[in-house]
Amino acid sequence: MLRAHAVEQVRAAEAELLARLPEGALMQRAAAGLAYAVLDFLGSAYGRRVLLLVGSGDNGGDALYAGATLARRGVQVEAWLLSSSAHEGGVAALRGAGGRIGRPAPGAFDVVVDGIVGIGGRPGLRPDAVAALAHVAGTPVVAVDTPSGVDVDTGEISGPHVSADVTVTFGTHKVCHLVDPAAQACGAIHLVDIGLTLPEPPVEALQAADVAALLPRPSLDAQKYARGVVGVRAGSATYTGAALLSVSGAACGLAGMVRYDGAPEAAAMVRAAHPEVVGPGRVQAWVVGSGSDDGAEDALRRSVADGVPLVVDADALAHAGLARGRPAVLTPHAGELARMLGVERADVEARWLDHARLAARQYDAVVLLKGRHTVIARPDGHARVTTAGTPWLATAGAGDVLGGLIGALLAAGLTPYDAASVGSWLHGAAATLAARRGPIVASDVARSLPALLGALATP
Ligand SMILES: NC(=O)C1=CN([C@@H]2O[C@H](COP(=O)(O)OP(=O)(O)OC[C@H]3O[C@@H](n4cnc5c(N)ncnc54)[C@H](O)[C@@H]3O)[C@@H](O)[C@H]2O)[C@@H](O)CC1
Ligand SMILES: [K+]
Repeated sequence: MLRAHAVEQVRAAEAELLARLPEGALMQRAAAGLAYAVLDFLGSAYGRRVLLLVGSGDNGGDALYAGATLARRGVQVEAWLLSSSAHEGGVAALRGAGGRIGRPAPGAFDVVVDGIVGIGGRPGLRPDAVAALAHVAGTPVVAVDTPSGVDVDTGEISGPHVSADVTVTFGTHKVCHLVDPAAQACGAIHLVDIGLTLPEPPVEALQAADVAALLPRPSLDAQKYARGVVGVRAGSATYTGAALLSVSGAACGLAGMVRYDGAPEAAAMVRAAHPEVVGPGRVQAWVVGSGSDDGAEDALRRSVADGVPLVVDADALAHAGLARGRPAVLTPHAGELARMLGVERADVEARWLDHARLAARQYDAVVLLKGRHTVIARPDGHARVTTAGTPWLATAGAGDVLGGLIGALLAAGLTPYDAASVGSWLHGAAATLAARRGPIVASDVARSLPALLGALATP
């Protein structure tokens, strides 16, 4: 599990460790990891040129000590101090190793190291930092701990900020490394262990091993009903494709049976494409809403009345209040969530985590907010972020497949939170696998699931 902690938690863990270590030891660990990550990025040391952008705090200190290590390896290191004060030990170390301090000499740099601010920074950048970044625009950036300017605990971006190619972070991930839009400004993330002992994190991201551990597998004496029956109430006479795509996600093999309950036109197409799918009856989970059109409210009412866990998607989200307090996963994209909360879409896209949490609390259900880094929030505020995926997944009908897949996981007995986060991970990973062959459409994602599941879990 990849864990992302809040600044306050990191500070407490650092204080506990600092009290047990010789002075400066923690910063040396951080700086050593940073230096080697920069060397790795550069590929070689001699003759390379690195510019450190240094703020007033320990983030700048990390950059300066790493710069000293790089200078000893033959890198030409220059430090541009952006504040009237800078970490004194770091400045002395860089000078001692032959680094240069001052405004950069003319000529191109191979890498800029962003040591402007880290977890102690307020969001946004001061004009001198903005000017310094403009001066080196186009040069690859390695950010120290966090890209300066982003909101570390929320992932929000409200002003100028650094956009990094690599972010080297210490001890644990921070929320901004996972949650967009800040996560997009991080580039690749490199975690350096500095020995912190940390409590439960507020945000986490499932990894392949976590997904494999949570996947439902048939027992040796399995029978189809015991494995779970998932029902799909999606599609309509007008939107038959939504029925097919939702069913294709549900029919991933993770539940023992799939039922379809919908318009005769759609049902005929579902039967033709998926002969194993049967008609309405008892289920352990319902998937409701995609392409349901004006039948969405009735479909959701009937599903709620069955008392089983629900996936509430697309057209049914306008009636999501009916599922309040039920075991349910609501699966809006940003526009749908904005309508559910009565806010602007831009607000949701600026603060993904806050809005997913707010909706989860308001609807007393798990909310899966679809995006580049999908956020899954529980009513108690705990959240997971899906980092598996590919931009090719931005394609019509992909959400229908996701809804069906989460329904199958619910029917197989996963909690709504696990079903949503495992389903979202599988969806992203299946799309990534399918996209190896080229651009994809939604049905390619469903078709890729068996190969992915086979690699993750052999029954
Ligand atoms: N505390 C520790 O034990 C460790 C800290 N480490 C490093 O220390 C960093 C945290 O250091 P600090 O607590 O000194 O804080 P930072 O260095 O992140 O920034 C705080 C300083 O920046 C100024 N500042 C705040 N917002 C600003 C803005 N928007 N623009 C310009 N200046 C701004 C503040 O006045 C303050 O002086 C971490 O991110 C990490 O890089 C690592 O060395 C590991 C160990
Ligand atoms: K930084």
